[in-house]
Amino acid sequence: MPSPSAVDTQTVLNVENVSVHYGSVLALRNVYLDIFKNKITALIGPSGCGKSTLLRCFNRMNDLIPGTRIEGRILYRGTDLYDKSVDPVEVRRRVGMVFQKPNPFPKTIYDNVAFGARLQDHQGSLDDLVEESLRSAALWEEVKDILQQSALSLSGGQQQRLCIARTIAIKPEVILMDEPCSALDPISTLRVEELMQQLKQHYTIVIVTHNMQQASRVADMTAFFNAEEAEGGNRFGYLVEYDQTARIFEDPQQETTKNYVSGRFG
Ligand SMILES: Nc1ncnc2c1ncn2[C@@H]1O[C@H](COP(=O)(O)OP(=O)(O)OP(=O)(O)O)[C@@H](O)[C@H]1O
Repeated sequence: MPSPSAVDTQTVLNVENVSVHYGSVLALRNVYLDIFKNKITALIGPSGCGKSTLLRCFNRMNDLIPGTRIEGRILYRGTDLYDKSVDPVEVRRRVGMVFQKPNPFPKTIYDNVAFGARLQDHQGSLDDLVEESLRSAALWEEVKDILQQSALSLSGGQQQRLCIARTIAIKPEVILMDEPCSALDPISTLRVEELMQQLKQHYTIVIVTHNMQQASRVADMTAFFNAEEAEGGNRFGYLVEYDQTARIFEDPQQETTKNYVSGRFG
C-alpha cells in the first residue's frame, strides 16, 4: 500500500502489521498505520470493517473483551503497548477515550470532571483543574453556576462535552473518540467538531465516524477500511488506503475508496 503523502509531524502511534481475532474469528487483518501528533485522524469504512476494534487497541480496551487476540505491534512513542511490562491502566491514562453515547457518571458535574484526578491523588487545586478542563471542553460558561447539579440534568450535547472534559482532566496525550456525535443533534455535533479543532492544538485525536462529511470537515488524515468475506463466511476488515483527508476525498488512489467516498456502497 502506498504510504501517505508527506506529513510534517511526529508519530505518536505506529501500527505494525496488526491483526485482531475475537476467539477464533478474524476481525481485522494486517494493518499498518501511523498516527501523527496534533492531528485528527479519522477511521472510516462500512459497518464491521474493524474501525472500533482498531481504536480500542490504542488504549488496550480490547483487553477487557475475553478471547481477544492481537498479533503485530502497536508502538506508543516507540514502546510496545502490549509489552508485559506495560500497565494498561497507565496506557488508558495517556490515551483517553470518549464513547458513542455520552456516559457521565450519576454524580455532580464537578465530581464527573474531578473523578479521575481524585483517583490519581491530584496535587494542586481541584477547582482549578475542573474549571480548566470545562473551559477546554467549551462547557464552562454553560455550567459554571450549576457545578453541583447532577450531570444527568445536562442535554446530550452538553453531556458529551462533559465526558470530553472528564477525559481532558486526566491530561492524556491522545484522545480516542468512537462515533462521538452519533447520538447528538446537528447543532451539538457542530459544537463538538469545533471543539475537536481547538483540542488538536494540545492533543492527538483519533475518531471513528460513519459520517463521511464529518471526516472531511474535521480530519487531517483519513484511513479508509473495507470488509471482505473470509472462508467460512465471516467478514474481516482491512485498511484500503490512508492519506491526507483531502486526497482521500478528492483524489483517492484506490478504486474501492473512490466508490466508497462517492457513496456507491457502505
Ligand atoms: N466483542 C466482540 N466479540 C466478537 N466479535 C466482535 C466483537 N466486537 C466486534 N466484533 C466483530 O469484529 C468485526 C469488526 O467490528 P467493529 O465493531 O470493530 O467494526 P466497525 O467498523 O467499528 O463497525 P461499526 O461501524 O458497525 O461499528 C465485526 O465482524 C464484529 O462483528
